[in-house]
Amino acid sequence: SLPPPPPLSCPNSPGGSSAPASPTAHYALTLTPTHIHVQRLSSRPGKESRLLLPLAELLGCSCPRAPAPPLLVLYWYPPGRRRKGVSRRRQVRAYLAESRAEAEKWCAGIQCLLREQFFFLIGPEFCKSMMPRPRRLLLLVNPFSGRGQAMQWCQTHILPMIREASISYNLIQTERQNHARELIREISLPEWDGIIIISGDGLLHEVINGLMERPDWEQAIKTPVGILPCGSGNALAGSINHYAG
Ligand SMILES: Nc1ncnc2c1ncn2[C@@H]1O[C@H](COP(=O)(O)OP(=O)(O)OP(=O)(O)O)[C@@H](O)[C@H]1O
Repeated sequence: SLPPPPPLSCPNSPGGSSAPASPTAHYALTLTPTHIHVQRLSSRPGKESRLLLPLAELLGCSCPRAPAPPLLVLYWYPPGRRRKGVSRRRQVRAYLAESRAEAEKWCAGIQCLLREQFFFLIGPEFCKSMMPRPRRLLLLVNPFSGRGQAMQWCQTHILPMIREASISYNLIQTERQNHARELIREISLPEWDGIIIISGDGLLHEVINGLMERPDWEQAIKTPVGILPCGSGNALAGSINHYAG
């Protein structure tokens, strides 16, 4: 874990639906490769409480810029139960650090963990140059897919999550049939960590064809491709989801 940090306090929980924490409580955070341990400190023995946050449920974290107080804000999506399958609901919790530098250090440590860069946990000093570059996604949106709501869902659901995950992105709206196919044939793929299709099966089909038509298709087809279903049928996305459990 990190060298013992000064305790953080948890003044409030902006947004989301997490239970508000006591404004005066102090917390100690410990990072491990799989979890964040949050321990509420108390001068009275037996009154300490622990929260174990699996990294698999953590979307990201941020430090709001000045003049906001030096907060470490965590965004996570614990699974909840519903009649069929699992649903996740956004939770937000903010911890007040002693200084902005302290909050930024925590934020950097958690972001390294989320990208499986464990070296951060070994050294005592944090250096910004050690931070891995943010992940980059190419988002392809067909504004006419399904009932024509793909862009609206993007703005209300998808982009806020991508920003909270500190992922940088380029969003392209397809303008015609075969636009995505031609684009994918030409782009420099090493610039992207993945391609996300926000549309129906048709656009995914175009992207796969575009990848296979490249001279470097053997490498190109290994590019991670995801689909956020916004089409009318979404049969392929439904099948993937079904088989992924
Ligand atoms: N701006 C656009 N105008 C017209 N057609 C487009 C545009 N952008 C993409 N397309 C084409 O629309 C076709 C259908 O889109 P897509 O499959 O994504 O949606 P859908 O038909 O609503 O969904 P599903 O295939 O799941 O039923 C694609 O093959 C794509 O070539």
